Amino acid sequence: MRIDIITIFPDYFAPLELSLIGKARAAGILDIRLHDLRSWTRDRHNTVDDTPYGGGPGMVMKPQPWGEALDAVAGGAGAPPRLVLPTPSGTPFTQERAKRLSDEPWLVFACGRYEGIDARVVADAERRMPVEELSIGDYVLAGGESATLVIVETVSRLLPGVLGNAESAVQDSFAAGAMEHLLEGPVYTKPAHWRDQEVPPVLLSGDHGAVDRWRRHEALRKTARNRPELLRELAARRLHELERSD
Ligand SMILES: Nc1nc2cc(Br)ccc2s1
Repeated sequence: MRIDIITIFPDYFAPLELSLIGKARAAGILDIRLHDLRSWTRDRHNTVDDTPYGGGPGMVMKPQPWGEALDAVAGGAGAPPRLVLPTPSGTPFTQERAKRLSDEPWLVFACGRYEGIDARVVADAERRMPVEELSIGDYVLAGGESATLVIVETVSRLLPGVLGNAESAVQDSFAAGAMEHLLEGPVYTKPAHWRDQEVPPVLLSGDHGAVDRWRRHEALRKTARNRPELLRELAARRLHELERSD
């Protein structure tokens, strides 16, 4: 997979040189390229923003640098990339959406700042490539860079060869089919006794059936406590399946 990131803070993405993603880049599984938006500015101050039409607080990112940056990065011959624009007003980014994005050969991320990017940039981009505006949560960051890091990490770890066997993505809470979207329960490792706390004996029993039942129970408890709406969704799915099988 090729990933291009357009930003006014390329250094923000130094973490993508580390750990699993750094190794995947070195192995050629991931081709991540960073682009400084200011490379496409035309004034001596490298201006990327201006005051909003219609008034109001803050600044808006100018269309000209973005238009030329997307022309240069995404405008080549051949199949266009999918443009991903992190924004608080986007559609929710979920594990299912991450799985779909991991099937794409080429993603371009546009990292907005200030009050956002002039809307004509997306409208212009949609004429030549698919565009996805994604939200990673109902809170407002200072820019799209953190959100891009989250999305790139979530998508990259799903690519074949990025995770070792030990960290298989299959058992993630939100991976389709694994424990039906329940939250992960508690995990333990050596030593069995630590600061007057014991590892739950069932985990040392060697009884895999009992361990599976215990883990499911703990996952249900955690989900009921932290995300009760997921249990309601699970119950509704089960009811739908039962009604279909009648
Ligand atoms: N949750 C999010 N907040 C922001 C803020 C800006 Br500015 C750009 C993108 C995003 S995504």
